[in-house]
Amino acid sequence: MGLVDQLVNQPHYTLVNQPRENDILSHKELFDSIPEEYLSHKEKYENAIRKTVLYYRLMQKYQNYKEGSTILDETRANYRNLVSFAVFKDYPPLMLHNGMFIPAIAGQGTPEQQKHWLKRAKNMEILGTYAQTELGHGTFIRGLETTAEYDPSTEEFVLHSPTLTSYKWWPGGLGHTVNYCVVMAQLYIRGRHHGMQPFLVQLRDEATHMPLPGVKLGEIGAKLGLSTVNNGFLAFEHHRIPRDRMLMKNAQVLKDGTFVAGPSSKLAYGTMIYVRVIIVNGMANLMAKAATIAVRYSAVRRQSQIKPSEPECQILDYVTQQHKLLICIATSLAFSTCARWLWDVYTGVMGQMESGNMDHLPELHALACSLKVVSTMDVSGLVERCRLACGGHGFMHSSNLPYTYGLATAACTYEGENTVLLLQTARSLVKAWQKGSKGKPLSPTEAYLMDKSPVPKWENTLDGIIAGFRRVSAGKVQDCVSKIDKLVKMGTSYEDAWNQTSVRLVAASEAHSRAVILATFRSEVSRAAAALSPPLSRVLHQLVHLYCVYWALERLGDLLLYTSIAERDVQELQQQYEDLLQKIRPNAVGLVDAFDLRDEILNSTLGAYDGRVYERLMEEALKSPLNAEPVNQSFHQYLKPFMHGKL
Ligand SMILES: CCCCC/C=C\C/C=C\C/C=C\C=C\C(=O)SCCNC(=O)CCNC(=O)[C@H](O)C(C)(C)COP(=O)(O)OP(=O)(O)OC[C@H]1O[C@@H](n2cnc3c(N)ncnc32)[C@H](O)[C@@H]1OP(=O)(O)O
Ligand SMILES: Cc1cc2nc3c(=O)[nH]c(=O)nc-3n(C[C@H](O)[C@H](O)[C@H](O)COP(=O)(O)OP(=O)(O)OC[C@H]3O[C@@H](n4cnc5c(N)ncnc54)[C@H](O)[C@@H]3O)c2cc1C
Repeated sequence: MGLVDQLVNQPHYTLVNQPRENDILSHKELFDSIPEEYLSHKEKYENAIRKTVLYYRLMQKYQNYKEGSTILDETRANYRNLVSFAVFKDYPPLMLHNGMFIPAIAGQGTPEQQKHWLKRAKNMEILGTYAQTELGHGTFIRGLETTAEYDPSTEEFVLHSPTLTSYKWWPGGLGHTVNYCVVMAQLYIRGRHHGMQPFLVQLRDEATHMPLPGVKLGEIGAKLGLSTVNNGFLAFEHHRIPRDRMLMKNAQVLKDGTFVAGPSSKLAYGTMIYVRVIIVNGMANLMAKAATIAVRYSAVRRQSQIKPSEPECQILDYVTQQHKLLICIATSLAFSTCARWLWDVYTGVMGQMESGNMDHLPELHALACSLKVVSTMDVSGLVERCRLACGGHGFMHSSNLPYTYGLATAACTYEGENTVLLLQTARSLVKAWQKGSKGKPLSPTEAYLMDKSPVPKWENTLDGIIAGFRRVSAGKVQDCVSKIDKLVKMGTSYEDAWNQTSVRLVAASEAHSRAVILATFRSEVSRAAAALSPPLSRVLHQLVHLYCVYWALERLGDLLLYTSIAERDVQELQQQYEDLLQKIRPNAVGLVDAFDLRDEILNSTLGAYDGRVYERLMEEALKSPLNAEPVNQSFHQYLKPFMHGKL
């Protein structure tokens, strides 16, 4: 199936754009009569719960959960991600229920535990979240303080939060919504530490929703975005749970307290890999949404003249506007392409691990880290660029660009803070370099590091640019290894040498990620294009070309350092880029229309399909409660006395 065909026909579209009679989005009760911006913090949450219940009831009615279809497949279809944008401008309070609670049970539970708990969770009989981060620790998982002490006399675990910093802090839905959660805690048996393990813990009474004895719960307060996710805190006071609540797919604790280690202690971190993989596709959706809004608005908005003798032009005719926005279209396609590729890598490695083969887990971890970072970093920046490209109207909540920015930028932090994850990938690259230098084979995505051939003459082609990015990455990795080796030879500890080289390591890791993304985007489009019509194939290749040239120009410094690119090559690249902007401009609106995001999903005064921007902006303005009366009471209460010198 061709790439754009995939875009238009992927499963979520069949759900979202299904015939009217069972079209979730045709249920207008899902939408707000009063824009949620005018609700209080508490009302926003309560309204979100109202819509959540409606939304899930419709999802259960319309979506065909094939018995045995895993949540991974359903989530991959992405419809929840897109349709939820229609109902919630921010994520719903149950984002973590589907996004991590269910995947954690699926990935960490025994078959019996999955059979019991997945059924209840997918039927929404219980609602859960994933509680790992604490007030004092998010990145450094080994430093988490919540303990789970096994008591063989009662065959129970005693969960305890020994300090304020050990309070679980951030989990979505934890404040007032969920009644269960997967808690990551340090396991102790007879005083011996057995690492971080996952525990399925009931937090609230299923009938009264009251917190159970020994469980302290609340929400963490107002945030930059995700205002309806109900992120909360959780503390345990020597809270006891049965032995069978430890999710024991990987490691087990027997009745007598014997600890049976799993094949790798890192398997407990598996849910994070899964979510990082999912996030890449989520970013592609956010980028498609913002690009659709900004490109359509740029086709409607007329401002100033290119020639004094002509009428005001569409702002999309300004080449600077094309420079701002056309890369956004290409970026969405690049990340949706890479997301599918990464998902196939993920499912392949998971399959191998089921049969005990762990060999490819480190490469998957490195890929998941680097693609999660680059997709969230790029999309956050480009969504903000879309907002700025819409001028004042982009600053309105009704444009839905500020909310979209909030959703994107949050992902730079959650599921592994971006710097930290790039350092994880750097760790893998340095190890690969050291391995390759001893003549050992490297993983497919890192094999290029050992290309010791002389730097070839630069070519302003896709092959040339992709090869150039690989040279940059390999050169940066080599420089890092040399610097670390030099510092160690001078008596610096490896850890200090690593830290002193970490700025370069992060850059090397990003360069590697870009090399992987360019190569994957290019090869996946070439493969898909064969099944597409020539015009469609041509425009997709133009987008791949634009994407590669854009990033070559963005990373000129690195290319000048590590390749043979010369001044005249750069001049030619710049011209290629401007020619591509001109070629793609006529298809810009058609390309964002091909994302096929309905008005309800865009939720935007600027991006609606009919282009009635000004009428929609005015309609939304009049919904402000302040416009209900010509004179607000504060005039009589404060302004009038003040202006008459009486206050
Ligand atoms: C727009 C998006 C829409 C889609 C959204 C979809 C769903 C929504 C769901 C979630 C989003 C909302 C909420 C967010 C939830 C969360 O944030 S959950 C909490 C997430 N927290 C983290 O990610 C913590 C980050 N920190 C870490 O992962 C580790 O602490 C770190 C890897 C940074 C360091 O760990 P440390 O123990 O210090 O390990 P080392 O650096 O020493 O490495 C040890 C070895 O282990 C390997 N390894 C590390 N992590 C993993 C892993 N996850 N899987 C496999 N292997 C791993 C590492 O490579 C080392 O191996 P070697 O020793 O080199 O061989
Ligand atoms: C919107 C949102 C939703 C979230 N939802 C959940 C959830 O549902 N469940 C959950 O468990 N968690 C959740 N989190 C928490 C999230 O996982 C953590 O915020 C994240 O892992 C970062 O940890 P931290 O906040 O402690 O930041 P820190 O780790 O304290 O990072 C602060 C700074 O220190 C730097 N730093 C830290 N360690 C290193 C290092 N080794 N090397 C170099 N620099 C370093 C970082 O780069 C960063 O600049 C959520 C967070 C957000 C923002």
